[in-house]
Amino acid sequence: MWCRRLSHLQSRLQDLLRGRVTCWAPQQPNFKSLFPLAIHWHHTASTSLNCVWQQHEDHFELQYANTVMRFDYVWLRDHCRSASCYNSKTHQRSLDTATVDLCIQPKTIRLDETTLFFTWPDGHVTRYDLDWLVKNSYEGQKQKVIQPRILWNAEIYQQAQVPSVDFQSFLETKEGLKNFLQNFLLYGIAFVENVPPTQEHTEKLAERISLIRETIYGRMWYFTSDFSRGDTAYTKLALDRHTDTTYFQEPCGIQVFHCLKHEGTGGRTLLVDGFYAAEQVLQKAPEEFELLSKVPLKHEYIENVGECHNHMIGVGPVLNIYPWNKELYMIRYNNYDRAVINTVPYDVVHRWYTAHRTLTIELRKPENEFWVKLKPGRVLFIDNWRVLHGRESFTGYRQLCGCSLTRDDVLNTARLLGLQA
Ligand SMILES: C[N+](C)(C)CCCC[C@H](N)C(=O)O
Ligand SMILES: O=C(O)CCC(=O)C(=O)O
Ligand SMILES: [Fe+2]
Repeated sequence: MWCRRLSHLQSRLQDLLRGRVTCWAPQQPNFKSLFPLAIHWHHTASTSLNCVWQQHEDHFELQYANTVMRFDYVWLRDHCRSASCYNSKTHQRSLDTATVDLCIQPKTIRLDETTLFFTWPDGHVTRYDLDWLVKNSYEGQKQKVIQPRILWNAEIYQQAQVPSVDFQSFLETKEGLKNFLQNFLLYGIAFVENVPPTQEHTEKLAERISLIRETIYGRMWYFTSDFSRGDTAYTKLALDRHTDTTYFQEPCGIQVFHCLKHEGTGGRTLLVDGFYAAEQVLQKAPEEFELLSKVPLKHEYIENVGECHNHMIGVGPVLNIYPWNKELYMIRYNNYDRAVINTVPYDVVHRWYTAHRTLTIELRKPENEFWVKLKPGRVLFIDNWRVLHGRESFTGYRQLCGCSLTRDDVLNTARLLGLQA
């Protein structure tokens, strides 16, 4: 893409390199001291507002609310909230962004009280409230988390005394549902008590907060150690901590477990906050944390048992973080289902194993393990993008039911109740 502004910048750059600097508009703050005369800051009349702005050649710079923000001009034109550009009823853009000149610059910029007015070359006027810009700027978002969480080890979780929600209030009251979701969002696990121990009631519970995600295991699962499927979950063996369905491109968001019956010993459930462990890795070995967030891996499920024939492959790093604020949003950890590593060169492979070991050591620390015996009537919801689960081996007859929930719809319900998610 070639445009006038680029060629203009290029010749300016050549001037600069030749030492012919006349009125080069400062692009970076550290240029200020070099070329003080070229700077023209606009101050607001009222000093109490404390807003300063500057129209640069290729961007708009704003200092407001203790934040230095830079806005691209195409961005400023694209986000215009005028009636012809934006439908405020549907919250959808009407403007065809492809019609905006990529070299667009405002003809004039003016501040009135707390509103900025940009007049574009065709006469169209875009207005922005200063607070809206702070809230929606990259610089503003960078300092924010998408979802507040309380990271825990066994002691932190137990001391928090997170209350379980009663079946009745969960189903019938907004407060019950909201309390439940708030705890679930903060801790990544939550319990509902006094649920009638049937598959139907478990299903009703799940449907209160989300859509059930049908998978290769069905809509509602109902399983015992009968080897009916080609996975160790369907045995009496112990299962080390893991997240489920790592072999899906999008692992299931929430796993619901309800133990309907157990006549025997053992079979306790293990829960570990994967984000707490990852945070320890970040503190102790940031470069290992980064590697775990960058190296893509495959997980795989190959099943040929009876009528069940499946071959699933999911690709992604162990730690998934938002690039702009480095916030962790998903951990994919299942050593049973991890596939052959063939997507990384050998030296990176070795560094990856080292990083994976560091994380595993954290995940396996006894103080990070929260053990609970699932009982009929007590339903457990697990954030499968954050909290790992496992189980102790068991004897006797044990019957579990549950389902997976779509994450988008749990978060949707939470947001509609006014929770930050
Ligand atoms: C819960 N349910 C029994 C239906 C599924 C079990 C899936 C187990 C599998 N190894 C995984 O981690 O995804
Ligand atoms: O049997 C259990 O408690 C859980 C087994 C398991 O990990 C699963 O079904 O995903
Ligand atoms: Fe599992």
